[in-house]
Amino acid sequence: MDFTVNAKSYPAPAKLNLFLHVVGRRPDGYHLLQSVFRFLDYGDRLHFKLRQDGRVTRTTDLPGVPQEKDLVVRAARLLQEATGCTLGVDIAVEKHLPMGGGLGGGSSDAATVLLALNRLWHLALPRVELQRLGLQLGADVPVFVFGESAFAEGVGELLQPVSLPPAWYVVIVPAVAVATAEIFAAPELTRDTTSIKMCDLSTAQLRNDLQAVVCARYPEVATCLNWLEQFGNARMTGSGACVFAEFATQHEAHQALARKPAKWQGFVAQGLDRHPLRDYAD
Ligand SMILES: C[C@@](CO)(OP(=O)(O)O)[C@H](O)COP(=O)(O)OP(=O)(O)OC[C@H]1O[C@@H](n2ccc(N)nc2=O)[C@H](O)[C@@H]1O
Ligand SMILES: Nc1ncnc2c1ncn2[C@@H]1O[C@H](COP(=O)(O)OP(=O)(O)O)[C@@H](O)[C@H]1O
Repeated sequence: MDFTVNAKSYPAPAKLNLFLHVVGRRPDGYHLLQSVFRFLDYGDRLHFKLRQDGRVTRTTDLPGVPQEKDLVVRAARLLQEATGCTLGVDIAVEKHLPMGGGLGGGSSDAATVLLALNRLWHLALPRVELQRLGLQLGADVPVFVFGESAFAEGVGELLQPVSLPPAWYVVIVPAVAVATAEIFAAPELTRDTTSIKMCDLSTAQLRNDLQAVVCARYPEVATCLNWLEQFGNARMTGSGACVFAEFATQHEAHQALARKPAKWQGFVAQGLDRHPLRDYAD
């Protein structure tokens, strides 16, 4: 996949939640989480054409997502409101990431808009300000703006960088889309996992607390996980539906993917340490 950055076209990488614990709930109903986020060298690609008339448009179709609701359009408008910027933009989204896959595609698209337009519109907003704006668009947006592998707390806005060993991942994309809100609203979801400290990451028992709920409601996800488990520890990312397993080498990952049943979609990707647009804000 082309992951270069150039003047008009910018990558929006996928994320994995290497684990995801639900440790509580805020008074407004949002869940308090602990997670480690890692970016992948696989994702969407966004193309920008600046406009002088202040209009923000999406020039590509995204089935089920009207332009006004698209996170790329909302991110650009939010940036205009926050800065008074009078420039506009046409945004074309080359979509590769599945929607409702737990790979954070919509959030990553939004973060790429914030980071790219911060430069293209010459706004020079500091990173923390872009993270704050991002949180208004979705709980997953701040980590993409943060731009490094991170231990996340709160609803995903309290971020500390983590150092992770090199790794390749096989990601299987079950043929179902899981709505994040449905899984967080499930009565059977456990919401009381004991909080861990960042220094305990290497010894703690890690899992995805949303996984059991999703597997019970979407058996296809459980089937994919069972198949991946033959290669070691397999886990779901975010609220699903995608599942992944980690490999020490690219070769091993490709060998595993080659054995995938033909009816399933899947890909191999390398874990990144930094977001490709990490340097677009200070
Ligand atoms: C679960 C995670 C893990 O990274 O990823 P995804 O599976 O979406 O990729 C995220 O926390 C998802 O973040 P994001 O996808 O931005 O969620 P949002 O749009 O903010 O929230 C969708 C809905 O899920 C519920 N929600 C979301 C996040 C959270 N910490 N607690 C919640 O209860 C809320 O009902 C909210 O209205
Ligand atoms: N640019 C976008 N790309 C994907 N989804 C978007 C976008 N804008 C808004 N959405 C909405 O966000 C929802 C979550 O999509 P996405 O972030 O890709 O998955 P997930 O949160 O499971 O990782 C979609 O179902 C869609 O309704």
